[in-house]
Amino acid sequence: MTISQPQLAQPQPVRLEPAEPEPGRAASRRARPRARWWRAFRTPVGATAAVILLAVLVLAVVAPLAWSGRADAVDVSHMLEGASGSHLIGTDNLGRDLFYRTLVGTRLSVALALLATAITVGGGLLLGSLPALVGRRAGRVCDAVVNVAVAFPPLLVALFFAVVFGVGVKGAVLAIGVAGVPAYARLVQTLLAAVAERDFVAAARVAGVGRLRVLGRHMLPNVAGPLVVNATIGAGSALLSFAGLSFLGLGVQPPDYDWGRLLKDGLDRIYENPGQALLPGAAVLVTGLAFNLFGEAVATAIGAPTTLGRTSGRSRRGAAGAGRPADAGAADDGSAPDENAVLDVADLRVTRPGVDGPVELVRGVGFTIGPADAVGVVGESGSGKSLTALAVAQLVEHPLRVGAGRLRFLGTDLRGGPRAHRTLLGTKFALVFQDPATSFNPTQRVGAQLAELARAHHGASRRTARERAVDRLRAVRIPAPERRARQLPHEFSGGMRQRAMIGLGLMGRPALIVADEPTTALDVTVQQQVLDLLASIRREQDAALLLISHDVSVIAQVCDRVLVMYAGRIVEELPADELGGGGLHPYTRALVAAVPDMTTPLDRPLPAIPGRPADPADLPPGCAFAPRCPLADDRCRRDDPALVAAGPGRRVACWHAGEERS
Ligand SMILES: Nc1ncnc2c1ncn2[C@@H]1O[C@H](COP(=O)(O)OP(=O)(O)OP(=O)(O)O)[C@@H](O)[C@H]1O
Repeated sequence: MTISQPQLAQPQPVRLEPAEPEPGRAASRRARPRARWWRAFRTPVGATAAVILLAVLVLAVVAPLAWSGRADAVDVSHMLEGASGSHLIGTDNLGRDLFYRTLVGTRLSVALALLATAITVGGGLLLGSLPALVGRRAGRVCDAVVNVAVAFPPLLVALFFAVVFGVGVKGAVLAIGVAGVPAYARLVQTLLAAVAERDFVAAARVAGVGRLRVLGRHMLPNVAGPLVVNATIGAGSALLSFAGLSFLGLGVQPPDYDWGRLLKDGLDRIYENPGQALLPGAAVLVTGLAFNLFGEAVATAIGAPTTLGRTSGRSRRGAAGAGRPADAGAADDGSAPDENAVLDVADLRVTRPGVDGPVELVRGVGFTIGPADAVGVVGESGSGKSLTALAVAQLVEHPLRVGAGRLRFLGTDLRGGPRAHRTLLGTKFALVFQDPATSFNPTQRVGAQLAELARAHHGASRRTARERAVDRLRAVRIPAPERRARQLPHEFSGGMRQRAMIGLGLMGRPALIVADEPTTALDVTVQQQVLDLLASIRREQDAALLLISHDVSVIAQVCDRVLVMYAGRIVEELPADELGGGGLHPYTRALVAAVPDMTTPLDRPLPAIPGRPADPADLPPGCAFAPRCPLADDRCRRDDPALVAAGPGRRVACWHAGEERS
């Protein structure tokens, strides 16, 4: 079936509406976290934990002030007495009241546990964050160190360090604090690795935000929930460990005392006076348990397990750490560089390691984009569209490797390291991702995220950056931009978030906007708004556009030129207005034929491309499309056709270009 351009199913233009979420809904979203806290601490477990912890903290503050006189008063006339009306759990060998000593011991017990937890959290954060800050190789060393350290049981490590640091309070705090570091560092690493795959982190990197800032502003706030929960639970464990060390005589030394020390003394006389051991023992147990339950309640309240959310399709490739620069290893295709091009790519290759050697996922892609050009990339899922864009944006990650014969952006060779091109990419290159829900940092206000770019690249003052952010939100037609700038991303609708993401790209003055399936996650009316917006930005700002989509009609509507990709290669390049004619390559025609239009009979299935897309690890000899191609013959199955010129603005890689099926 041959389809003319107007027949392609084009979404109908609609007015660009504010698309504000209903006020009630937004308000209820805002109220939700508070309601969650309330619900979590209204449960019997949450309420009990909160009450016990509060009581313990009050006791830790008040008891030494109120009762240390009675706790430390020596009374030789009442030594080693059992429980009585004047001494509730008896006295010790100097006649001191053990009940008051247990109350006063609360402060040291809790304070030391919290101090040790602080050391664990600080050390764990430092060690766990290192891989995100240092290069890949050094990051691996950090990973290995943590992996080895985490294999040792913490209590054993604590005992070891208690001896190393010396017997006493200082040694015990350091021992317990340090012993917890590996496990906490492992948690930090795992959580950061998950969040590093989110689009907003990749977006911050493309924007040129430094590693430390990405870590501090975009990654850590998004894993803070589980980390806080773990630290709270860790405080309970530290309390128990402390009691253990003091009990063994390695912790608090006389004349100081904590619950562990009192337990040790009490145990010597457990048969004569059980209360002397039971009260400090119960204090340790109940407080440790309260810390743990409190942690659980906090987890429920902040929804910690779900804070990482889902990752977008793009995230499969991983975007942790800085992107991998392209090697200059690939061969230049011999064509002369285009000095005026915004983007000039030749022989771009992306490979992944495979059992039988590297597997090529992008195979020698080459194209140029001139100023204000709009180029579309179409192809089935897995054809290499996104990897091509990510390779250009320097966002392809280990273990994938990028090679390019030429990779020039605005005349600058991008091969050799993203750091050198940070500012160029941050100001002249905008990347719009598929899923607006993952494109923004959920913990920061939208305006602040936009303003960050102006501060990072233009050294703008806080105020100027904020004004520019509001101005850019206005430019992408977000209503009430001043108010919206102060909101969090979840308070935006999907379409608004996508427009705000485009606004983020406009904080600089982009020469190229790369939009990877920018409308796939949106409903059809909002889709049209976003496409209109991209088109108008292109017109008004003279920005070039590289639009990736599997939707041929979207590409035909917005772009001037189309690159058709199959199995990691460009198989055809043609003007967008000739796409309706079906193109010269059988694959292009099959893609176009699969697009429904108003005349498509509803009672018959849509024409589909037979077979499955080629597996990059198992490409057939000859043309990769041959097994699915109605025109394929022996030559196609033997020799892979090169991409050659086929008229003005056209290239095609097919032995039977333009032939009809006989
Ligand atoms: N990180 C990765 N590791 C290994 N293989 C990958 C990785 N990312 C992509 N691939 C593979 O590379 C090929 C091209 O993927 P790419 O995502 O570029 O395709 P696409 O055309 O953009 O598909 P889609 O429209 O589904 O996003 C696919 O076979 C894919 O499975």
